[in-house]
Amino acid sequence: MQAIQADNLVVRVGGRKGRDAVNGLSLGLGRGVHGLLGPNGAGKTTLIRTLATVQSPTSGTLSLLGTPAGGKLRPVRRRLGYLPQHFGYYKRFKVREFVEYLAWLKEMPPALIPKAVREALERVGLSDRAEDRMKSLSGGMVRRVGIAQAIVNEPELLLLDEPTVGLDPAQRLRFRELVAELGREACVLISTHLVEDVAAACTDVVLVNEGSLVFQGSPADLATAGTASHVGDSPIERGYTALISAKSTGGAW
Ligand SMILES: Nc1ncnc2c1ncn2[C@@H]1O[C@H](COP(=O)(O)OP(=O)(O)OP(=O)(O)O)[C@@H](O)[C@H]1O
Repeated sequence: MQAIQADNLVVRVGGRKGRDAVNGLSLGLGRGVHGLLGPNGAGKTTLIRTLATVQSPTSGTLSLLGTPAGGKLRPVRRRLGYLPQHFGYYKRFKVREFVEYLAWLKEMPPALIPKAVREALERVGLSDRAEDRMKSLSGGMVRRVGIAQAIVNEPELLLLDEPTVGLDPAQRLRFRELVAELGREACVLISTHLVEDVAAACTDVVLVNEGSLVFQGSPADLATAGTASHVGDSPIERGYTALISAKSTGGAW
């Protein structure tokens, strides 16, 4: 069973006058660390929100951990971890309280929560800040708390939207190790603009543009798509540029 199976998925956003941010996308993903790449507006956030069951598909079929997106989603949500691009919190929450609260929302058995929260904070290197208030943290630390809440229930499907924004170089390296560990057991999908993160941390690349799948394969395969004439600082960036420019209808930006 694939953790994610989408067939001809369409997701319309912005109401009647909106647009199909995901537009006929077919994708199957299993265990491993999958990097989701694509230019601004490609539909990455909309796709991740849909996979996180926050946004409903408009048409097509989607199955998450074996459950159709139109079916009972509560049991699926218990097995999901999701770090949104932007997440809200009460500034007066302590770090521990915030992660506990999210664990409770995910309907974890109460007796398991304290230990799970301690372990999640340990994994993101924030054990020593557990009793500090959220408002006292730096932007990168808030992001790490966001990662902690996403992994607190040991999800089988972990969806991370721009998780490395604001992380310093040492923390980015630690993050890569962490997702490699998580990807041995779970399906991890990471949206990012940092091609180097994908090259270093992902077993598989999913490239979307204009709401549909452009490429799926290994970072090495993506690298072979580029040539010296394509823009980029590394083979994988040149591969990315080659595949995006082949489809792009946008301007120079
Ligand atoms: N609520 C909304 N109302 C109208 N249009 C929207 C809405 N949300 C997204 N869109 C549009 O849908 C398209 C896809 O947006 P989305 O945020 O999914 O892209 P993205 O790949 O995550 O972009 P970025 O890399 O800039 O974060 C964009 O054209 C965006 O303007």
